Amino acid sequence: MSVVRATALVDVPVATVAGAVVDVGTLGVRVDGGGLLYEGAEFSLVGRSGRVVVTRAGLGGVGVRVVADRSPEFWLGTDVRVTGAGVLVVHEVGWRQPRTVWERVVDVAFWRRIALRLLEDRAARVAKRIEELVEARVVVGAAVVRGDRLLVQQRGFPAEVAGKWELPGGRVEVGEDDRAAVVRECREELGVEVKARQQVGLDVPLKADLLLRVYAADLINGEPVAEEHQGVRWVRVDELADLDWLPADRVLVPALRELLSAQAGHP
Ligand SMILES: Nc1nc2c([nH]c(=O)n2[C@H]2C[C@H](O)[C@@H](COP(=O)(O)OP(=O)(O)OP(=O)(O)O)O2)c(=O)[nH]1
Repeated sequence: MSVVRATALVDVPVATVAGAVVDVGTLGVRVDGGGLLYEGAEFSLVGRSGRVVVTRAGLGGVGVRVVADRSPEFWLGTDVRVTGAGVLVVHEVGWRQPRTVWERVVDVAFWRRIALRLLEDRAARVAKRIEELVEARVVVGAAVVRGDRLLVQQRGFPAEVAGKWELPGGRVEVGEDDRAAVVRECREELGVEVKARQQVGLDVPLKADLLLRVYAADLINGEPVAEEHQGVRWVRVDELADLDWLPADRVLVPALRELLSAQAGHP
């Protein structure tokens, strides 16, 4: 395996850095149906036959495998690690080592240069996306768990997302604290009182200047009723992956799975 690497140290919350890293716009390879990178996603390449498989995507970074005709198998990865000096971002591009002498010549002349270009492009795009996301407005979501189930709600509008599932929540108002927004939105949308706890997973980019940030929340009082949505449901951990989520929420499935598993057995 040949590998090229670029690193950066940033003084930004790890959830925001990881959010920039899962944005497919920063991948550096052109893919069909661009969207966010989420674990298990598959994209096809633009203009050539091949595909991109997302092997991991979360707070620790992402990993993808690129399999295309007439090219060695590539993988791209970005590791995100919290250190005493800030958040360390390590971009890597690797590819299968050439076997024959001729392949080795092509490797140095061609694939190494492609890999370096991909790496530079990705590092620059991620750095720019981090800057944008630091300034972005926040939509909060509430991950309310009861027993072994997570509360989800179904959108009734607008038409293009009607029927999709999401977490209760909404935009944080100017001057409002994220957790206070979680409490207010649960009151308005579900008629219940909750207490917001720690963030779950990464900040998920929604638009250039908007991101989704989810907090675990304890139900303190009331029984959830869909005041503004089509319906609410309590889902088990094994139902999470198959739910017809809004695209952004799909990125959070592994983190929600972890939250549900950690809470299992706790009342
Ligand atoms: N509440 C919520 N919004 C989500 C989730 N996932 C996701 O992509 N979004 C998007 C949908 C919307 O574009 C935006 C939040 O819209 P919203 O309609 O809930 O927010 P809001 O109550 O504050 O209403 P508004 O400011 O848009 O009028 O975030 C999620 O899990 N929960």
